[in-house]
Amino acid sequence: MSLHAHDVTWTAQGRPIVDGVTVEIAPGGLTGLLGPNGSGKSTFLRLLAGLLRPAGGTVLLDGHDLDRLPRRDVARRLAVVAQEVSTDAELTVLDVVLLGRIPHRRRLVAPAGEDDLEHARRALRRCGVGELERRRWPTLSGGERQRVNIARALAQEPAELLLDEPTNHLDIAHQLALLDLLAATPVTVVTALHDLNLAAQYCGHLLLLHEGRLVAAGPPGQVLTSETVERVYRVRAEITRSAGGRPSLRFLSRAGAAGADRSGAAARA
Ligand SMILES: Nc1ncnc2c1ncn2[C@@H]1O[C@H](COP(=O)(O)OP(=O)(O)OP(=O)(O)O)[C@@H](O)[C@H]1O
Repeated sequence: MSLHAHDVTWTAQGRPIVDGVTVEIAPGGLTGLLGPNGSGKSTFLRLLAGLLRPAGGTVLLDGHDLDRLPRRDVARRLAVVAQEVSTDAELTVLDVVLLGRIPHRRRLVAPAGEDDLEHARRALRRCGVGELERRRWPTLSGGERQRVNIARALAQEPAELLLDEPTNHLDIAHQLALLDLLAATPVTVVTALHDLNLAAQYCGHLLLLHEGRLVAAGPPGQVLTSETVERVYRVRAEITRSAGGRPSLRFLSRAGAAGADRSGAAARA
């Protein structure tokens, strides 16, 4: 059953930021969370993670109200990779990844055991940053930090993994490596993504948010139509399909932009 949001709403200063969203997340699958800037993706992920309390509706984890589950139980189950993470500057990379092991320790202050170290090192290797374990966090590049953060979440051994634009800062080879890893893991993954082509290529299921509302949900071919893309992103796109039926988008112009017709015609010629 995994995660289920039922009619979830969250407001800020009286404005609905997430507005009556109902979704059931496919267990073991890779679900892409799409939507323009400010459409509510991060807020919805935080609601799914139990980091924000819904103003209305409920988030269920295996049928239990997330709000009522002890935080430690949730932390053993569910890992989050936020967009920007501030971490103590003095920590080494290995220390950062070991933070992911805390929910599994018998006592919060217990030192890391052999088992924790093994999990942490395996997670670093899976993210292709095994050689960085002794480096201090502030010396890492943006892409290295991102991969170490993902290793921290994997070391947590979650059943559900929620990621907010994890491909930020990554070059194309590392973006593909990360999405290969996420697609191959048996963990239930929900990830916010901006790249519609990568989402179409890798995700089994897509959720499309617009102004806080869920406007489409389903397999990529169903969600990413030229009509939906134009309505939600105000961008014209030509969509072709691969042999497997996955959509591939070529962006023609911003809808209504000056010169839009001309560039659209040029692109079609
Ligand atoms: N605490 C808050 N107080 C006021 N407004 C907020 C708050 N949190 C989020 N918002 C607003 O809610 C909207 C949705 O924000 P959110 O970060 O969820 O969007 P997003 O889809 O993740 O955007 P992006 O793609 O730019 O990361 C934005 O307009 C944002 O400014």
